[in-house]
Amino acid sequence: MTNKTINGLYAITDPALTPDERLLPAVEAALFGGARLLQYRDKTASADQRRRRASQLRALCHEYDALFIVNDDPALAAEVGADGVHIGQSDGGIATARALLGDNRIIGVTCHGDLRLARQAADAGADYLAMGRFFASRTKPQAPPADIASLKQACDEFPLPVVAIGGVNADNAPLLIQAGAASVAVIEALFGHSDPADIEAAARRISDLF
Ligand SMILES: Cc1ncc(COP(=O)(O)OP(=O)(O)O)c(N)n1
Ligand SMILES: Cc1nc(C(=O)O)sc1CCOP(=O)(O)O
Ligand SMILES: [Mg+2]
Repeated sequence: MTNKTINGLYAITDPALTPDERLLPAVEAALFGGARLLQYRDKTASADQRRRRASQLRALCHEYDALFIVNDDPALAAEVGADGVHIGQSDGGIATARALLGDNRIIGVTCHGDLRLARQAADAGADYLAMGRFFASRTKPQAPPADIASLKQACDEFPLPVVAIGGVNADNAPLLIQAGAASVAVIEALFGHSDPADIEAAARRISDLF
């Protein structure tokens, strides 16, 4: 059974920053630096490539006792035995994901900065709420902005872990953690580095904030 504890650094892969040949060493460096969750997020690879990479990443995460989450695709998450899935507002509902994954897997849901979406997700059985984007993001510049007041309110109102995302780095993460975020999700501040030693150092700086 999956231990659903959502806490600490949540690393997310990116096909441009973590291309195939760098994916496993980059992710291993983030895990070695303390990442507690890893999300495979890739909207460009073929179905076969996604299946193969997801299986490899699941095995690697479990070597480090970290949770492995698949973005967007509950069927792939179920197929490779991931610990869970992350879904956005246009990725199919929580009920569909739950039917595929069962009660012991994690379902995380994007709620932007909108407490109404957070309430809906909590009522529908989400395991964590993701809020953002809190800072400028080169990875997803068009993500709707969210403010720290809405993060604080969500952390106070819902008995669920809240993950903060969007332009997060070691310098601004303390603001989110002080507001109550259980976890911060990070792409560029980790995987924007090409040297695994730099990825590990960046992961450790953020992990040590928790
Ligand atoms: C932890 C986390 N939070 C938010 C997102 C964004 O999900 P979504 O809105 O579905 O956008 P895409 O990532 O699919 O572009 C996420 N993936 N992870
Ligand atoms: C995938 C994603 N979703 C966001 C949201 O606000 O929902 S922001 C974002 C990109 C996060 O990457 P970086 O750490 O490089 O800014
Ligand atoms: Mg999505």
